[in-house]
Amino acid sequence: MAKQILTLNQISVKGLERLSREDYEVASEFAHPDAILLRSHKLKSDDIPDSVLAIGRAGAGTNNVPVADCSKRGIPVFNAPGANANAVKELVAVGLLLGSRGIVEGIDYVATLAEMSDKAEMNKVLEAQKKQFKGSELVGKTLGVVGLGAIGSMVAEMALTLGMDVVGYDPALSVEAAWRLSSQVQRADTLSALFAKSDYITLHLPVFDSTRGLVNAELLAAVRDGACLLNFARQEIVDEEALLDALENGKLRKYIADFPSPGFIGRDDVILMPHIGASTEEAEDNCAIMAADQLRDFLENGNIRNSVNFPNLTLERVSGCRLSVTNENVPKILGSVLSILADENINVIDMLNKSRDDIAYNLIDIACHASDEVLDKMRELEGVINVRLIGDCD
Ligand SMILES: NC(=O)c1ccc[n+]([C@@H]2O[C@H](COP(=O)([O-])OP(=O)(O)OC[C@H]3O[C@@H](n4cnc5c(N)ncnc54)[C@H](O)[C@@H]3O)[C@@H](O)[C@H]2O)c1
Ligand SMILES: O=C(O)[C@H](O)COP(=O)(O)O
Repeated sequence: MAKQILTLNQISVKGLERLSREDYEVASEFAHPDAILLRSHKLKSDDIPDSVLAIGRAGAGTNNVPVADCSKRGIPVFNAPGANANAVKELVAVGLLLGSRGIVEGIDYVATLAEMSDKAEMNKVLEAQKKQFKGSELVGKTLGVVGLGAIGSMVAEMALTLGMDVVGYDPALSVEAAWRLSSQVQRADTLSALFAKSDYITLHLPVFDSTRGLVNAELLAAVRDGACLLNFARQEIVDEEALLDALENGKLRKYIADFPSPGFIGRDDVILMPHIGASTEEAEDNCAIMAADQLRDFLENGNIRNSVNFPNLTLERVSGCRLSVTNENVPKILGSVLSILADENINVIDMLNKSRDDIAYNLIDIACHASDEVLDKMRELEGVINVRLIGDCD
């Protein structure tokens, strides 16, 4: 029977094409879908039917998905790390230029001359007024990058090529990300040191409980006078009241962000975009392809790549018969699962077990079919969250 994928946002056709029509039905309404594919749709736990085996986020941030509840329910949540990083990097380059030159103000001013019909007169007025829109160059200025993952590392590289000095802060930098980083990026030991050193500060970290409101009054007090803050990460990372104060008292010269919110629209010192960081054809395709491929590999093989709550685990198929078992990360459960198989004379050909936080996940390739009764015995074990028979064993 075809598997059903519920889409809660418009997903690029290139991604959906990875889910073959013979094996998958894709639609925006299903009562009992096998998986959910979404972008920024705010998903509530109660809206995830019990039939859902996995959730694919065609993008980077998963703060719109109730990840902790999904973990409890044994549902892996996948994202598409790096797939939209270049799109965001390019928009940050625009943001830096908008922050350094009178581009928006100049364009707005020119629009006020729409009624003028005399070209010579227009030139005269423009030449007289252009001094209002003078900016400064980025070369030689310091950019502080907060979060040096997929996007932050690309932004750092881009800023170096523009002739900026780059200072970075990332207390959880992965080894892989560190390898990607140019040795010219200076390391800030604290966030306030980065804020104090930078003419421009750009945020590229996820929103977690620990990062919500991270840019607060204390940090903004440390900012270099006249600095410009760019936020292409998430609105929740910045304390809005403290930000308004910093703009009002002139500590911050400009706030450029991808997340409009009431109270900021219409201010001369704020430039807002409608969350378009990842809105390029290329990024939408890349994200959808990555998310769809990962969902498919999970549904068809139980493999896990780029999950934000499950361990990454891929096992080459050596038999048609595969079991996936998700359990609480406590001792003895795997032993009990294997005992059930042994009692039934079911030989294990290959297996892999990994854990992450409170979750343990196992793929077990077996030599012959395991009946519903055998699977139910496993499901009844204390600490087992779910058991799935994957593939045709007969
Ligand atoms: N505007 C958009 O359309 C758009 C597009 C893509 C991503 N984003 C946002 O950008 C975020 C980053 O995306 P990414 O692809 O670079 O993710 P990533 O996971 O590759 O990188 C995030 C980095 O932030 C670091 N980090 C975590 N906590 C930190 C802290 N307290 N201080 C400093 N660094 C910290 C991590 O160690 C990691 O290196 C996403 O989570 C998402 O919210 C926005
Ligand atoms: O986290 C992300 O990937 C971005 O915020 C993009 O969101 P979107 O897919 O809704 O454009």
